[in-house]
Amino acid sequence: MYQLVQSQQSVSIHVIKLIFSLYKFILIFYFNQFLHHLLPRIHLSFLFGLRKMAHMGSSKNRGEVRIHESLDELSTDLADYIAELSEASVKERGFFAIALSGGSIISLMRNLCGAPYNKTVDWSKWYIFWADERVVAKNHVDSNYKLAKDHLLSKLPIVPSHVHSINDSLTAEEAANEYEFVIRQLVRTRVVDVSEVSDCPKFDLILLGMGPDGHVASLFPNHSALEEKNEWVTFITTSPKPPPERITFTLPVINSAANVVVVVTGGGKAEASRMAIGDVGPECPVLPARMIEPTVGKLVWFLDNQAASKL
Ligand SMILES: O=C1O[C@H](COP(=O)(O)O)[C@@H](O)[C@H](O)[C@H]1O
Repeated sequence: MYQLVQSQQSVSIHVIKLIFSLYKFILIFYFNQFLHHLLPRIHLSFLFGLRKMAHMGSSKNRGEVRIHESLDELSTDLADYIAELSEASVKERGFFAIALSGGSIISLMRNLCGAPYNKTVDWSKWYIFWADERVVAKNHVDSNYKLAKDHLLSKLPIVPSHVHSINDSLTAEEAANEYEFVIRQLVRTRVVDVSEVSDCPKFDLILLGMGPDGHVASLFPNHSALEEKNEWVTFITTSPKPPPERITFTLPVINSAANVVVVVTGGGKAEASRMAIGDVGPECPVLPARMIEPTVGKLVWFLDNQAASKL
């Protein structure tokens, strides 16, 4: 009898042990599943959250960051965005004063030349300026005017007298002074709006590219032109990127715009994009692109995947 009770007890202990180890096994199994599937997802959503924060702009008003899968996607979004700004500005002020840059940005604006924008945009209200220009003849291969004319302006019904390019027969200094004078006349007639917080012009949109060294317009790292506070347009004769002679909008003018768009593409600009937009430490050199902080206007970065790869 005792033996029987003993053996019954040991059987039930064995059953309990078995159930317990089964339970342990199930727990381990699910924990394993958690590690393999759920945890990475939580991790990813955490990263995604961070990335989204970059999309929405974070701490130091680095603006909105739009990251695109391809150049085609970027061009489509860029054309849409410019068309929206043009519509809003024409509705509000009756004009759209837009400053272009040179370089890759022009070919990325190509979609504006086709449907639906060729029909829907009120081109007669567009006034064209340049955020920077190389001091070369208008038909020179380095001319930002020529680039825009060949690939954009010649394909759009823009009124010729609304296109304000620099006088290419002057020295860099004279060209900068004359260009500023032209802008002053147009501010007086409010074709170009005026900033409510500075005495600067308030362009409806300034479009900028960024070089791999973080330069924007013709504002290069460690160049004295970055310090210019009084002039609207300044000149340089020692550009590290050829050609050496250029005119450029100053930082106060860029930061007074109603809208600033910076378009950056390619892996060669990934590090500069990180330093211009990302959260960087005080040891990081301050790039001209990081000095773009519109006082009241809106800043939007248009990046492709490669340029955004280090954000
Ligand atoms: O020299 C210049 O370079 C920048 C950047 O050009 P990208 O071809 O690298 O996009 C351009 O934005 C600026 O207008 C131009 O003069």
